[in-house]
Amino acid sequence: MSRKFFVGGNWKCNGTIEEVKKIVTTLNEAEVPSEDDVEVVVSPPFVFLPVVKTILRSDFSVAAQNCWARKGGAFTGEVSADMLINLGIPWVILGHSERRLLLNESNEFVGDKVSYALAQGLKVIACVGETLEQRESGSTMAVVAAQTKAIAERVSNWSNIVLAYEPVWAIGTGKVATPSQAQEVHFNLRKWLQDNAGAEVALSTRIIYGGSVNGANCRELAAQPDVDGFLVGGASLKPEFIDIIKSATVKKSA
Ligand SMILES: O=C(CO)COP(=O)(O)O
Repeated sequence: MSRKFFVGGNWKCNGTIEEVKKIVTTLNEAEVPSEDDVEVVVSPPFVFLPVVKTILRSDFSVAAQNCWARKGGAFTGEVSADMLINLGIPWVILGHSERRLLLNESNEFVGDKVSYALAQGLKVIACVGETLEQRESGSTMAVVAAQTKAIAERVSNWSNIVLAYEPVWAIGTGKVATPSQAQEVHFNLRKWLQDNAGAEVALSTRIIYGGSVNGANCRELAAQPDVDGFLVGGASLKPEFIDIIKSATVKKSA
């Protein structure tokens, strides 16, 4: 199987320059599986991207946490995909639930961002996920399918997309999805890709899980056949992020 395990660290809106340098030092000193077996990407806030890119070990890479949906211009406060490319930033996280919910980013707007970012040459971690209310009303799959559809309608090549399933009720709550809950949605998302984007896309696209992943629960989640890695929030700011990276070995021995 060609899906390399992927571990992203979403630092969200956290950190001082001193703290950021300390996290990078910890990562740089860590012994982790080789880059043949795991792809590691950390995502600091925009202002820290250049310094993190400069001091981070060369087998890890960096992602922005957002970018504007089109070319730059008179869009105060925004950062364009073109600027990220200009700085040599390879990845961007788009459609995170915190932006969908707090900043009212619609499925279509997220789809436009993904399409524009890919066209500029960025690789995209595209996030989908349902709220607790949506899960309890039985609409989980309809919600994540609609979010994925808005991307699929605007994108023809999936090779630079990692799909992150992040149930909103599991983010920052300590209430992680059970391995079978995660597997069920990942399996259905892969099936959705198969039906709507083709068998090759379904087979090769990495679907990663995010929501209260930590050093203690990552191995059991990683063992699920359709879980191809993680997008980690809180624990990515701590040394246990290294244990999460090491959970790639679960796949290797599988
Ligand atoms: O939102 C997340 C990653 O993008 C997950 O956050 P937590 O790991 O803090 O739950």
